[in-house]
Amino acid sequence: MSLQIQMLGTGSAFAKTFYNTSALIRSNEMNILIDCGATTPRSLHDIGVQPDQIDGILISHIHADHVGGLEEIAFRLLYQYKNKKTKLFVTEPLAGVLWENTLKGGMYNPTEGFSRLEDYFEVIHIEENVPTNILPGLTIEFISTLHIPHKLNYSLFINGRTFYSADTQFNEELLVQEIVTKRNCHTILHDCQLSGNGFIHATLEELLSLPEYVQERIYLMHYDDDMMNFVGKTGRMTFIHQHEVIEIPE
Ligand SMILES: Nc1ccn([C@@H]2O[C@@H]3COP(=O)(O)O[C@H]3[C@H]2O)c(=O)n1
Ligand SMILES: [Zn+2]
Ligand SMILES: [Zn+2]
Repeated sequence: MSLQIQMLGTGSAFAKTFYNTSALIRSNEMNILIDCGATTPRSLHDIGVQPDQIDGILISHIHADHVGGLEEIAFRLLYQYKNKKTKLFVTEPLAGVLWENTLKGGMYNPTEGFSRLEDYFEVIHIEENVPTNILPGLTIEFISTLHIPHKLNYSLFINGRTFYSADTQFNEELLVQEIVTKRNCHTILHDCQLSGNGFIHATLEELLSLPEYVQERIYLMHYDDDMMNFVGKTGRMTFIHQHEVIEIPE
C-alpha cells in the first residue's frame, strides 16, 4: 500500500497566508489527520475532505494552532453527520489536559449527555515510545519532545522511517544520532522559526548547523509569512508547501 503525507498547512501559529501546520497521512484506504489547528477545517474543505472522511486524528500538543479545529470537527460529526465519531489517537496524559484545559469549555454539555472526550471521539490511548500499529499499514510512535517546558508535547515516527516534529526545540542529538544514524529516517518534517530567538521552536540558524547529510532529509514547516525571503537560504533543506504531497515509505 502506498502512503503519502499531504500538508494541510505549513504556517506558524501567527501566519496569516498559510494555514496552521497540520497534515494528512493518506492512502487509498485512509485519511489520518496529524493535528487539527484552528484553520485546519478550512484547509480540509479546500481539498474536498469532509469530516466523515477522516479515519482518525493524532494530537501532538494543545496549542490552538494544533487543536483549535477539533471542536468544529467533533460538532460537525455529531450534528451534521448524525452522531458519527472519529478515532482520536492520543497519549493518556495528553487526553486528560486536552479535555480539561482546552475542549471542555466549548464542548461540555451534560444536558445532551456530552461531558467527556469519549462522548465525542473514539479515544484510543497510545503509549509513549511504543510503536503502535493503528491501522493496517500504519505504525505510529509518539515520542516526548521539548517544546514548552513542563508541558506535554509529542513528535511522531511514522512507520519508523519518517519523523514529524510537530513543535519542538532544536535537538541535535535526537536528529543526528536517533533519527538519522540509529533509525535511518529518510524524511524529516521539522518546524522552523525563520528569524529571531527560537526558545520553543528550532530556528533556521540551528537547523543550518546540522551536517548536510541530515539537512538533505529535512522539509521545513511551521514557518512565518515571510518564508519567501528565505528561499535559497536553507542550505540542503527545502520548504514544504501547503497541500503538497510527498510519498512516505511503508
Ligand atoms: N514562550 C513562548 C510561548 C509561546 N510563544 C508563541 O505562541 C505560540 C503558540 O503556538 P506555537 O506554534 O507553539 O508557537 C508559539 C509562539 O509563536 C512564544 O513566542 N514564546
Ligand atoms: Zn505550533
Ligand atoms: Zn506549540
